[in-house]
Amino acid sequence: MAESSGSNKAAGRVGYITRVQSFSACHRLHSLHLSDEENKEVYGKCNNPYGHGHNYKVEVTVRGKIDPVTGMVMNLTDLKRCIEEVIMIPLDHKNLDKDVPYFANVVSTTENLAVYIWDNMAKALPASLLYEIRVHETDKNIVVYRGE
Ligand SMILES: Nc1nc2c(c(=O)[nH]1)N=C([C@H](O)[C@H](O)COP(=O)(O)OP(=O)(O)OP(=O)(O)O)CN2
Ligand SMILES: [Zn+2]
Repeated sequence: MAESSGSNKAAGRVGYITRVQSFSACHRLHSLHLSDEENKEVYGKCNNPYGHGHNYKVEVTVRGKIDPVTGMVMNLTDLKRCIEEVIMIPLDHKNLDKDVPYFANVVSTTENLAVYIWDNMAKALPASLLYEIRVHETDKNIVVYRGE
């Protein structure tokens, strides 16, 4: 009896849970739609031909009903597994432009990286759970993408 009244308190409530993951990668900002001169002008030092590196930090947030029985929106252990598949295996210690086929013709800006992570996380997670991808390229540069 005590258990079921405790369960009812969570019924219908919506929660947001976030897991943070860091990874290291290098890249170069260079658009195939711009000339070399234009690339230099637009991207400046980030167009350096030999690239540069970042210690990225990604926050993955899911939103959903708190299951009255488990007390969870989703099991963080499952979220951790999805993050390993979607972020760590393809991106950690990689050259984004050369190792990740998606970025062969998409500029590896943080905006586009957030979209890449969103699209792949959305496929890996149960339907409609993904709420937000927040990518910290540096301590000062942060991009948020919510699938719009
Ligand atoms: N809209 C975007 N602008 C820029 C992006 C981006 O992804 N989206 N990326 C870069 C570069 O990749 C660059 O690495 C940013 O580094 P930097 O300017 O050095 O980073 P900080 O501002 O944090 O460094 P400071 O200490 O302030 O110099 C550029 N633009
Ligand atoms: Zn950069």
